[in-house]
Amino acid sequence: MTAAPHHRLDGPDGAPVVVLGPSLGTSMDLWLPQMPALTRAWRVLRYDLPGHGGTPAPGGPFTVEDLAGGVVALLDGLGVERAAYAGVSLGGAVGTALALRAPERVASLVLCCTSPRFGDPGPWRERAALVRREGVGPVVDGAAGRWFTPSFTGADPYVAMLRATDAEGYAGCCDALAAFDATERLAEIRAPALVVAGAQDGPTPPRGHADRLAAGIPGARLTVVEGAGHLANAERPAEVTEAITAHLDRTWKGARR
Ligand SMILES: O=C(O)CC1=CCC(=O)O1
Repeated sequence: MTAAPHHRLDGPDGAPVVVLGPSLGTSMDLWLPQMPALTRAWRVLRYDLPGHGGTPAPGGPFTVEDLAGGVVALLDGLGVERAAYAGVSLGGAVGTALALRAPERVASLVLCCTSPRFGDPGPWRERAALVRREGVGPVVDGAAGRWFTPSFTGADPYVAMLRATDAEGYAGCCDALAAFDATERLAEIRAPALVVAGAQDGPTPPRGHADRLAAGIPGARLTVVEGAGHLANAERPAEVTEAITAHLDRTWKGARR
């Protein structure tokens, strides 16, 4: 699947482009907390995963590498030669795959609450089967607990994104996560990389996930955000926005407006 996904461009015409990838069960609006800061200096290109937000449900199985191909198709269609890429969780895995597949297109990389391998494939396959059988209802229950720390009170808009997600799109993304394993290829990544982890992230805890990315990608920096669960950019927007903009300032045309 290399068709370009549903997308949206914001920010100044002609500014360096930053692509933002969302997580399983969320739309491009996952990134709303970062938009005011990012659109001051960058042209921000957000996209939706298959069956999420405005991207149609998939016509068949697909891999994380296929999703990276969709981002390449998007860049080609918009005439964007090179861009920075930031992604959360599955969106981060797409960034990893993109940096491996098309290194010349990736000027800078931010990998948030993600992993080179999302654990054993079995539970992802089971989750895909459950959602194909019963719809997204069973995974909506408990989503706030998977995504945020117990004290976070702003989960509702994010859970609403999951409730609106197409079951086959969600299941296909689970299958893609099951098959994804970039562990042995991290040393090939050439883009300057920042790895951002939520200290209380349950699905991808810093230990065993972010630390592996940071250790495996040459020159990568690691920032662990306290008081943040899996969707750290939503739960701790100020800290994550600052980490991302500082990295982009260093690596992708500098000047913050
Ligand atoms: O299980 C979840 O909802 C958390 C998650 C794992 C990969 C991803 O994109 O989100």
